[in-house]
Amino acid sequence: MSDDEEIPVLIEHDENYMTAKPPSQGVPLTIICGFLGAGKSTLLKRILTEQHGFRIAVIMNEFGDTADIEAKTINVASEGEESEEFLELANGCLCCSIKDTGIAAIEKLMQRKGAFDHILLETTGLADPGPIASLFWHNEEFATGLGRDISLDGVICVVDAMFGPQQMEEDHASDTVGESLRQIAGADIILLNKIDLVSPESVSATTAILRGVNPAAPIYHTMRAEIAVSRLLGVHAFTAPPEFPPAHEHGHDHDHDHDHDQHESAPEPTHYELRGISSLLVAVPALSRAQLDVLDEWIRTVLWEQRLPGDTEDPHTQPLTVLRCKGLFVLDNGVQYVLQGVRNMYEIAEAGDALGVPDAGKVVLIGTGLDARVRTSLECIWAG
Ligand SMILES: Nc1nc2c(ncn2[C@@H]2O[C@H](COP(=O)(O)OP(=O)(O)OP(=O)(O)O)[C@@H](O)[C@H]2O)c(=O)[nH]1
Repeated sequence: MSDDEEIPVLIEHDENYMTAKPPSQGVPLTIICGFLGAGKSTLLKRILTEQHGFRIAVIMNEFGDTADIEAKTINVASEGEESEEFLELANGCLCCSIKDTGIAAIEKLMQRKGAFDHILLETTGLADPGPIASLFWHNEEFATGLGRDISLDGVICVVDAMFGPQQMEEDHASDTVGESLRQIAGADIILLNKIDLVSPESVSATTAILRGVNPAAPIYHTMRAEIAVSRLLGVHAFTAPPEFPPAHEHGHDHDHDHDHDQHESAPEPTHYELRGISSLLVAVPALSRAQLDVLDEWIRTVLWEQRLPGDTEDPHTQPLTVLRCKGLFVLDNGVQYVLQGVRNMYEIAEAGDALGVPDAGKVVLIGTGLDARVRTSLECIWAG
């Protein structure tokens, strides 16, 4: 698959831009986070038992009741006195139990490279996926040893359709940004699960809140985490251009149970005001190379210094913090760049020419303090 085994080198292009990297190297890793009791284990069980043809290594905090699902076909291969244990399942999945963040377990797993095509990492219910995502995200400056063997494919967040709204409400009410909102903010794919327990109106209302927090992630409505594995894995969320999907999607391939789609409006550039966390989606016109340079510097200042360029001190709004950003920029010569950012790490990489040319670029920032001043400051880059 990979052209060669060398550690990928990001080639500097002009001052700040990197040329397109080789397609993802290493084993792709997907992080699963989610609200307590939302259905993470249910999703994993499904993946561990279905015949999907993928050899997936699943790393979970504990096997718990998941281990008995295919007991007849499991070989326990205990790996030393550490917390790791491996189970090999009939459908090709490899299951690994961990008790901590599992870096050691993942390193051990990597020694079995070739035994699997994809790694799924389940986080505990209260974990913020951001730091874990940063750890695995390919980035020249931050790549750890593991970062060279593993490429981050995406972050899935499972939200409880029944209790999720309440959890988010409680998060809004607290002074700091709570974990449930951080999980939504950091997600590339959201499963709104347990929709059988609530009314269609409630599903729509919760979808709207999720969309407000994270306009860039597809939201699938699921029952018992029923969704095609291909929708979750191999999404290349950290290298592919973001799509800014419409507001309502289904987990089922055949959505014959036609919910009433509430496509209120396609995501116009909008600012969603939530107390805890907000997102800012801005349309970006075709840019000159010089404007892209300025935009790069703008993003760097916001992500690294938590302030707008030109601001010496933060005015009395909420602190400016960006947890996740994505964007697609089109230059006036047609060349496209993809922006990806997790917390203070970001990269603007030239997109391969496989893309169709979109009408215009877009950028979405997810975090706190993203008020109208932020939009204005951003739009000044191409206004003048
Ligand atoms: N009615 C209904 N129940 C569900 C659905 N999905 C999962 N459940 C049930 O909800 C409970 C919690 O699901 P889990 O998959 O264990 O949730 P989890 O996110 O792994 O939970 P924690 O690891 O404790 O955070 C279980 O009893 C599941 O059987 C669903 O779509 N509808």
